[in-house]
Amino acid sequence: MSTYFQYPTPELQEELKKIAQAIVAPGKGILAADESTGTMGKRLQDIGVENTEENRRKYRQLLFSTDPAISENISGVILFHETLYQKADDGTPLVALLEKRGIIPGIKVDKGVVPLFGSEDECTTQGLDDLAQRCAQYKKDGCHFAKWRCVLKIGRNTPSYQAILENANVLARYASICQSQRIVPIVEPEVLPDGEHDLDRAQKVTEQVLAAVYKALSDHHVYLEGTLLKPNMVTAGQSCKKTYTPMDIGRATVTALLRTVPAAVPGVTFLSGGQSEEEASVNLNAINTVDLKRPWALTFSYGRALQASVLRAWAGKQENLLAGQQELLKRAKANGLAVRGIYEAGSIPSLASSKSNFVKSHAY
Ligand SMILES: O=P(O)(O)OC[C@H]1O[C@](O)(COP(=O)(O)O)[C@@H](O)[C@@H]1O
Repeated sequence: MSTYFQYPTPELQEELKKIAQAIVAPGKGILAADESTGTMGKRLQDIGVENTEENRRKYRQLLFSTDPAISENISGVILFHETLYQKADDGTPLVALLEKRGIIPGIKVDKGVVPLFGSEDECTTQGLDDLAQRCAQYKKDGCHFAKWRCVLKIGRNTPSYQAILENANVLARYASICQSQRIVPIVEPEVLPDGEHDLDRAQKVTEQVLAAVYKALSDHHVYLEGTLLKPNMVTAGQSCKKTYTPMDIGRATVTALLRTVPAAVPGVTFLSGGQSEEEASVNLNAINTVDLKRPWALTFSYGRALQASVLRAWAGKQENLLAGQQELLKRAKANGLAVRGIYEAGSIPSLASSKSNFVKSHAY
């Protein structure tokens, strides 16, 4: 096996490292507002709002025009392609609203999940063709990090070796292409929560998936200090009969990471994966208080767990704009405290804080 390769230039290393570190600065995390058009449709349908480009623009405008205090807890926002080129009512590009608040814009660059032929309903994620050109353009247009989501499923025979290897490799190719274009890749191998499996099984599968991902990143010469990981927390399957405490989840999650994620990685930004807003905050707090080593920042990159209350409060009505923004501020604050390990369960109630956000087979 050849070990000949070149590290990125010192300038590129410095640039990537700085971006990654700024995203995981103490008490801060990411708002994942990169729902693709179909996913956004499901969110809007829940509140009786039609899935039009104008309604998606209005909603993202609400999010990004929240009081600048939001930047105390939100360091970055992941955008969907369409949003990057939309403007606020007064003509300001939506991305400029983020920049004005000192929030780093990021972009979803995968083109969605597709089936793996011959597998037991497993999948991979596509979008590598033209990725370098798209990244170059996104960098010019103000994005400094990217996200690519792969999905793995726990079943009797899954995840298969085929799915683990394929998804690890495509994430590594994506990551190396991003870095070549001065963009920090967020590597997202999501093990879905669907199933009856217990916490131990979820932990072992997460460990195997992450081990494969970091082997592939190494094989592709990805500069780890200029990357972030966006994994699932280790939780038992959605239909598991046993119950576990947040501390059980915290311990299983940090143990899985300790066994697989190099300390060179600056931060881990968890996805919320269908947990309620409150569960996502309480579990993140447990992750940051459990008596284990934590060589990386452990923070959030939540979609549903930051937006469920916002959507409900807004309900598509202009007069509810402020109410929606207040909900976002509350959840951002709660998660900011959880990152520091000082969130008290139930101390920041929000409109939909206990509502489950689980969506069956969230592969889309
Ligand atoms: O299927 P899509 O449209 O790519 O959306 C997947 C969503 O999953 C995420 O990766 C994680 O979101 P959750 O926190 O809601 O699990 C988001 O960034 C993204 O919006």
